[in-house]
Amino acid sequence: METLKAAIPENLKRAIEDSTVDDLRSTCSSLHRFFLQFDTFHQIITQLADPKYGLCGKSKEDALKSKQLGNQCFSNADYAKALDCYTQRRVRPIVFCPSDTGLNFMKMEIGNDKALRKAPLDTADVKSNLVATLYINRATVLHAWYRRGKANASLGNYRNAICDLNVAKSVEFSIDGKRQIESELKILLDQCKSTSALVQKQHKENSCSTVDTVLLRVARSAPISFDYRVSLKCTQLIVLSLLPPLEQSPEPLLKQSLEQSSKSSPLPEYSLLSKQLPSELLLSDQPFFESSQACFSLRNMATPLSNANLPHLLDDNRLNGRNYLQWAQFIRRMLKDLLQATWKKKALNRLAELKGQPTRKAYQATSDFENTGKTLSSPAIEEGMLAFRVEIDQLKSSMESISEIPQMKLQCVSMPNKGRGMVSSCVISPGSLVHSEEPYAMIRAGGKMFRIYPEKNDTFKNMPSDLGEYAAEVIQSSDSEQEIEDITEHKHECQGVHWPVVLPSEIVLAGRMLARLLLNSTSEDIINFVERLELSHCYEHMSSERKLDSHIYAIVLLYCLQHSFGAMVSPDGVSISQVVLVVIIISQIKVNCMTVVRLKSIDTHGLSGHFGEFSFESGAHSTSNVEQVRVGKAIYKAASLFNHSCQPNAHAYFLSRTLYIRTTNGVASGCQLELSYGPQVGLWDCQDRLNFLKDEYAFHCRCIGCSEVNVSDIVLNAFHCVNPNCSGAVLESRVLDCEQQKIKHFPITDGVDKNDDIYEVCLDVFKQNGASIHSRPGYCLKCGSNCDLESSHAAVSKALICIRRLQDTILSKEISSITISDALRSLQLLRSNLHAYNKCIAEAEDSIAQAFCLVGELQLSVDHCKASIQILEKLYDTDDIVIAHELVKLSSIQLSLDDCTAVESLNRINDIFSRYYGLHADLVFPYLQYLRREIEKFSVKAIQ
Ligand SMILES: C[S@@+](CC[C@H](N)C(=O)[O-])C[C@H]1O[C@@H](n2cnc3c(N)ncnc32)[C@H](O)[C@@H]1O
Repeated sequence: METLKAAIPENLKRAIEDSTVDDLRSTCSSLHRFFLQFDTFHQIITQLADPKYGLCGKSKEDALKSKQLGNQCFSNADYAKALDCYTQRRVRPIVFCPSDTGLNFMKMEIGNDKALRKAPLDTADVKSNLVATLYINRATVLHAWYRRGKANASLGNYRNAICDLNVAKSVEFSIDGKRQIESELKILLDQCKSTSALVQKQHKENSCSTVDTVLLRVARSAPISFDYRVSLKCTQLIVLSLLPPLEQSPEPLLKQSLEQSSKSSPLPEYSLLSKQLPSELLLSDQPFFESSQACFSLRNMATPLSNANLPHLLDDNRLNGRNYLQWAQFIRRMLKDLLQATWKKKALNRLAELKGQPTRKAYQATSDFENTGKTLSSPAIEEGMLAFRVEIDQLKSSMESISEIPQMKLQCVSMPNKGRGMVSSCVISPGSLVHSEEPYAMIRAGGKMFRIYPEKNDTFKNMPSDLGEYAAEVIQSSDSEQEIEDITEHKHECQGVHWPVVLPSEIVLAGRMLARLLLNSTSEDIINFVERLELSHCYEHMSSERKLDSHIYAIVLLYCLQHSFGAMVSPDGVSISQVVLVVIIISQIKVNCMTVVRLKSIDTHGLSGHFGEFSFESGAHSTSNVEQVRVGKAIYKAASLFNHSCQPNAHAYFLSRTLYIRTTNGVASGCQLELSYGPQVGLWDCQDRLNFLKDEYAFHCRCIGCSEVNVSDIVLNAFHCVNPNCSGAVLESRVLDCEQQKIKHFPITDGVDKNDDIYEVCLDVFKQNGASIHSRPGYCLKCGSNCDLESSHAAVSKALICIRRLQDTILSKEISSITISDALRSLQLLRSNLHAYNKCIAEAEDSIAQAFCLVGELQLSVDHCKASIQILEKLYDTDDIVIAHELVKLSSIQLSLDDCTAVESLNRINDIFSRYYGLHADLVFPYLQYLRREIEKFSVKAIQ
């Protein structure tokens, strides 16, 4: 595109850069005319629109070179480098920032061009299998570690296995791959902790062992997907289910299968069992074993129990009914066989679909379980079941919560200075779901280079169909099956030539929106389409550069679409009105596009990966617990009506692609409902927020946080008064100017409570009757003393270097007592130069807490963690999600210390999470369940 841009005559460029909406017809027309007679433009369109060409930079020679280099690294055992050479691109996860809904434009970080990225997917190549070979090579590298991990696990060398899987995880960067390894790790860590206890208990005959408890728990969770009730008289095994019926009931098939099985096997065990039902089995709070029929339920079964596996299931001498353990073993074995059958996968997939969950997740649950069953020794199977139960629990909670429908009626009204906005039409309590919506159009982060269809690819042709499908699915590193649904809308992107690699995401999104229009309608033209979208735009406020870009891309996009859709775009060729409207669509996307993010919580099981020094003997404690991963960008039509506030009262989050909006505070009837588009009071000071919103969304924020004085904006970057006992804030000119503007427009009233924090940090301002801040930069806002900001700056910079060094050692796992002592001295320096609520102090406290945690000084870690939270509570609302995340860290360390105040922390965490995520809290943040379990255990211990 740079070539196109560079060729545009200067005067036309300037006209475009200075244009308003009214000028668009003339500017678009001039640029269109220019491009039409410019050969390079036509070449670019052909390359973009024709899969034969490769604007994505595809080159067989380059791909082969990278592949050879990869092979070389592989033979030198430099697996990480080899992987890098084979791979296509890298999208780096974004470290958690408090507002998890950045509406900002996402810049996808693309790694160096490597073999897969360069490999062409033309017909000739499919034959020579370059792409497939590269994927296989890449897989081999990953598998070197992965396999070693599995082998170690099966030998019971859990520690080594955990290390191996962590290495595999660190070299794998597809989100799905990592997730799979993480779930393996999770199972392993659980196993490691409980295997010995399990094995011991398992051997105690005639008693209810842990294995049995596990089994019963599986059984109790079963009604979500399986309702198996076993009883004894019947010689039949019937599978039913609680799920909605399939088109065809499986029962006749089953009956038939059972009858056949009965002929070959009279099922003697069943008759025997019927007489000897152990009474312990009735202890379960649900009628686990019931009356007179052997009845295993699973209606979603696509394949009935086969003749082959039924006798196998029942050919079991243990079915003498004498004791509970034997019964449990029988059921376990049966469950294992049932669960490992093909229909299990299908059933789970179906179950997940029913709940709007990505199928892949269900698949993952199943395959994790299967892998566990296959690779690990027998106690692990029980653990696998436990893991399976956790998955099922999650699916259950997703089923409950997905069915949650927004109850509140919202109205769209016009706001002064903000255009339209959403207001409540009744009183709304905190944590209420007020809106949910599917995207109108979406682009995924990283996009997909291409799809590989097993039936068309030699490499997969010889595999069983399931395996081929699975392999194809894995190598596509698809995040969600829902992408497949969209694929028709993406056809114009020319399969192999993947637009997201070449074009900015908002342009690809605009293309998808238009493709959707063109696919769905024959009569509607782009003009009606834009009107119907009813999205606001920001053309007038866009930078000159963006105006020029939007012109170029609008024309390019329309010609590419014409290539795919022909006359559907316009029978007489691309028109000027269309170009104008596409420019408008691009500027609409700029203000209305949301970044879809997924919160990835780091639970205890992932700790070793994140804080290498984690040791399970010392308990599970973490000092960091969540990462925010950008999944893609999308347009949500109705949600586009929510305005931004830096002190929002609503929170947006995503489950898969579905957007949910929940109130975080109580909202009075008629009040505005506002989200944060990213910036938030407490996260940045006012000036930084205003700049960000101007740059990214082209508007001047007029929210309450940016219009009225608040303590956070004053202290966040403030210095300490020279008077050590004074709590006043000393501001630099940048912050002071901004705060003075606020006071000018919104004078602080006389009635400020003397206990207010604001009174404490800037008393002088109130003395001056609230007219304006008369103070100058470097003067205390409370007592008026002058502070030498230059020397304070120097001291702070020095201290921060030291804190950064500590952070580096935390990352490199080389923490020494010297680095910690240096950091503690620097903390003192920060405290004497910066205002007590300055955010740098909170961050330093947090790093020190993390360091102490990692070296096992847990009490000191708790102290510093608390100090950090105290400051953050001043900067954010005390019920802000940021505080909850900090409390998660604190509580896990408290737990390790057997400190009963962990319960208090957990209660606060629960409260905040339910405000932000309601019924979805456990789903978004599974670590909560772990914390609760730990606290339960801890309470039991305390009672004993
Ligand atoms: C996603 S739209 C929100 C709905 C929009 N008000 C409308 O009328 O369609 C974003 C646009 O709303 C306006 N807006 C949202 N929040 C604002 C705020 N805090 N201050 C000023 N304008 C705001 C800006 O014009 C921004 O570009």
